Amino acid sequence: MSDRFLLGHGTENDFVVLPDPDGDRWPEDRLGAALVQRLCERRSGLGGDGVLRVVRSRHVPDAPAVLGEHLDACEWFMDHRNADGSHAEMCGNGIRLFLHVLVTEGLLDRSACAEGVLVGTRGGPRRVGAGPGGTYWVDMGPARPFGRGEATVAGQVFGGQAVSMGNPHLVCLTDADLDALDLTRRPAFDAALFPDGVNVEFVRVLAAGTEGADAHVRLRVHERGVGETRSCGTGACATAYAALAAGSEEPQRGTVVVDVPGGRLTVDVSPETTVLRGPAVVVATGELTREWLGT
Ligand SMILES: N[C@@H](CCC[C@H](N)C(=O)O)C(=O)O
Repeated sequence: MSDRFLLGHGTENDFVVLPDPDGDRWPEDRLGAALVQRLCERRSGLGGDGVLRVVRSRHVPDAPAVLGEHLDACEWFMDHRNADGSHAEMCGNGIRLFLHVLVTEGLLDRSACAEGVLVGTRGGPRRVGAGPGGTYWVDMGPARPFGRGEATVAGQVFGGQAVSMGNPHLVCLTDADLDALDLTRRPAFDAALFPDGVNVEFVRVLAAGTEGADAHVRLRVHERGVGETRSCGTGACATAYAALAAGSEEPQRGTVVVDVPGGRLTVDVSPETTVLRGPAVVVATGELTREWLGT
């Protein structure tokens, strides 16, 4: 049996995708942190910000605990790993690519995508569907603020809003020149507020948004378990919430256009939920060699 892979991305947040519908190709004891790191290595591996294992929920040992009563409704599970091998609760770019792969691999009928399908994640179930022109949407649930924090980059301190999208974010709105930030190293942050680490967003608000026009922001992100990436879907959602919250005492509601280095995402925010929209692309498919795997 072959060890097939796909390479794909959502706004240049790129992933190695491993089809494993029946959970027998890449069980946890085979796809350990060391192999994930090797796969994501850009020179000696395939290269990626993370790995997505495409597996049925019933083959994932964690699934009953994280999906609870929704287990039976989620046929598929996005088993996400960061490039360092750690698990993340949620990945907004990855889950759009995940649905795209289910369709292109013939594991899901395209007609099921119009109204969306529930996909299991370690952050719980998420509804994902297909939109126009190669785009996908995902209902991420409500943004949950949990305090204020600080990030420090090369001695420069940025105040930010802590927001959970299932995974933790610190959104720092700033007038500083985003291009001048050195994100080659992890920003320092308050470990008491973020005991499991944090994804840090640096955001410039380009337009605050009015009754008739969407808000517009620009974002750079340093991701937990990866480093700087070209895009972060959950980060875009946390950013959209924080950008709207900064301008108002009212419950947050509105659409925010989020420009990331790898493209453009759109986020609809309401008190009830957050909907992320953006592209997903499969770049290549292939097969891992025995020589590289060492098996
Ligand atoms: N790039 C992802 C987020 C991936 C997980 C993140 N690094 C974490 O550890 O929480 C996205 O598009 O949301």
